[in-house]
Formats: sequence, structure tokens, C-alpha cells
Amino acid sequence: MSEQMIVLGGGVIGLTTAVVLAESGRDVRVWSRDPAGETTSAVAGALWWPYRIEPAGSVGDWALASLRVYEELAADPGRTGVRLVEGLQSGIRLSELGPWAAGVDGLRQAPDGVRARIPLIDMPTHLAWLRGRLEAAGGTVEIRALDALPDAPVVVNCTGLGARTLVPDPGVRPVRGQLVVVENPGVTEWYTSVDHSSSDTTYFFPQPYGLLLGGTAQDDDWDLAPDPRVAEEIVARCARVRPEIAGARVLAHRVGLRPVRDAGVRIEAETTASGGLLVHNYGHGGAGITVAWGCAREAAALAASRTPLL
Ligand SMILES: Cc1cc2nc3c(=O)[nH]c(=O)nc-3n(C[C@H](O)[C@H](O)[C@H](O)COP(=O)(O)OP(=O)(O)OC[C@H]3O[C@@H](n4cnc5c(N)ncnc54)[C@H](O)[C@@H]3O)c2cc1C
Repeated sequence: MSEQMIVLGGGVIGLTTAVVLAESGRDVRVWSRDPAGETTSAVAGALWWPYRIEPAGSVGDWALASLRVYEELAADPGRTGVRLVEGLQSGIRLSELGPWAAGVDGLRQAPDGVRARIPLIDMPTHLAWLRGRLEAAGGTVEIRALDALPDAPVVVNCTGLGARTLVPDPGVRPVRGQLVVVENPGVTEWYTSVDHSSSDTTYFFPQPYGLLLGGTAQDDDWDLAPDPRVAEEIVARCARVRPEIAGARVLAHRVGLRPVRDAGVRIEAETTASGGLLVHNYGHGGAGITVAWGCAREAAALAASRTPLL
């Protein structure tokens, strides 16, 4: 039997990392303060696209590695929550994107922006599927809130914004995002547009549970309560692009805090005072889903480096 590993955090980063470790034969326990459905990961849109995440040099590789996995998972969207959907990034040019753009099949310049058919993920379904895949490989998930990192032989820290106090790492901070879910009036493509003069974005994503409208990006704002005025502004911005959205029935309001880290995503191993191995995998900002598999593989390789299978 291999040594037990604790993965701290049950959002997309913790669950994906745990799946990679469990499927390589490790005995994995996930400890999470919140049920998966109440994490930031469950709030996300979630479109595959590198946005508000650093460092650029690694992000492209992590994103493309994840894209390949999502493309496979899209063969079974009802179970995995992953679908390939066509859409438009309005007002940008192909030449503005990083080298990763060359790895995305069908990404192309259009008169009004960049068009692509890329993964759009129904996160509540995807998180439940990740948990099922983990359990099928022998891993477990337990609700457990910690106020300090556990002292165990191998710990992988995937606590997102929680790392701010747990590590502690004051460089991790929230960038608040507010969303509105409306009854879909017939929109089949995703759309995003960034306003460079403000922190607001305009986007809508057709999800099985409704049309998800966004959004905001409010630095250092911890408020998890939806602001009704902001919600009205989001609907109005989206309705300027697709007027039928104006009259759509509102189904839900959502708020999430992106775990942005000033120095970029932290994937790093350290030795604890008692000789344990502590691997960090946190700080994925506005693109944790986009890079989840690439980051999970890198963190899992660090965690497995000192614990060969017996
Ligand atoms: C509005 C919005 C829209 C977004 N849209 C997209 C998108 O379209 N595409 C994309 O790729 N990304 C998107 N993101 C970003 C994405 O949601 C995050 O990058 C990602 O969810 C981070 O995942 P995580 O697992 O690190 O964090 P989380 O999902 O926050 O999970 C952290 C886990 O750690 C646990 N934890 C924390 N502290 C403790 C503790 N002390 N003890 C025990 N457990 C603890 C929590 O309970 C949780 O299980 C969006 C985010 C927001 C807010």
C-alpha cells in the first residue's frame, strides 16, 4: 500500500489534483472546508480561456494540457459537464493572444473579434463527476475545516483563497465576480467582451441550467452578497448585445471570489519542520478551470517524487 496523501481543498484544483494522484496508484484523502457545490469553482462560468492568471510563460502550457483533456471529456457532456461550444471574444485580435493560441484548433480572426469552439463547462456537474472519478480510483472526500496546514508525510495545498490565511500568503487576494443566471431566450453561442476602460466585462454563456450573464472583477472585495444594482447593470450590458436577454426571467444570482496571487500561480514543494512534503497548488485567479489539468499534473509529480509506489 502506498503512503497516504492529503489533498487540502475540494474545488476544481484539489479534485483534479486528487484524481491525477489516485489514478497513479496513490492513497488520496481530500479534506475540504466546503462541499464542492459551495466553492468558487462551482460559481465559475466556466469557459476555457486564460484570463486574469499569471505567469504567462507557464499558463499557456497548463491551459493547452487541460484543453486536450476537456476535448476528450466533451464526448460525454451529460456526465462530465464539458461541452465544446462556438462563440466570440469580441473586440480582440488574434495577434494580441499568447503563443498558446496556435494550439487551439479552429481559433480564428473574424471581423468583430476572435471566434473559437472551445470547452464551456457546467461546473456543478463537472465537480460531481470529478468526485465520482476520484472515488472510483479509491480516493475519498471529507468535510474538514483547518486553521493550520496539517503536519502529515505528504500534503498538497489546493485551498485557493484559503491559502491567504492558511500558509499564510498575503499575496493571495480576492477579485470579486458577480453573475446573473436567466432563462435562456434562445442563445446558443457564448460571447465575451472586455471593456479596457473599466473592470466590468460583458459575457454570456449558454449552460444547461440557464444563460449565465457576467460580469465584474472587483479587486480586494470580499462581499459575497449579490448587489441588485450591479445585477441590473449586467443584464443591461448583455441585452445591448442580444436584446432578447432584457426580458429573460432571472433564475439566480451568483458571487465568487477569484483567488488571484500577485506573484502568479504557486506550484512548489517544500519540506516541513517534521520532514513532511508540502506541495502548493493555489492562486489560479480567473482561470483555474482553464489550467486545472496542467497544474494538477505538475503538482502531482512533485507530490509523488518522494513517494514511489511500493
Ligand atoms: C465569477 C467567476 C467566474 C469565473 N469564470 C471562470 C471561467 O470562465 N474559466 C475559468 O477557468 N475560471 C473561471 N473562474 C476562476 C475559477 O473559478 C477559479 O480560478 C477556480 O475555481 C479556483 O479553484 P480552486 O480549487 O483553487 O479554489 P476553490 O474552488 O475556492 O476551492 C478551494 C477549496 O479549498 C477549501 N479550503 C479553503 N480553506 C480551507 C481550510 N482552511 N480548510 C479546509 N479547506 C479549505 C475550500 O473549502 C475549497 O474546497 C471564475 C471565477 C469567478 C469568481
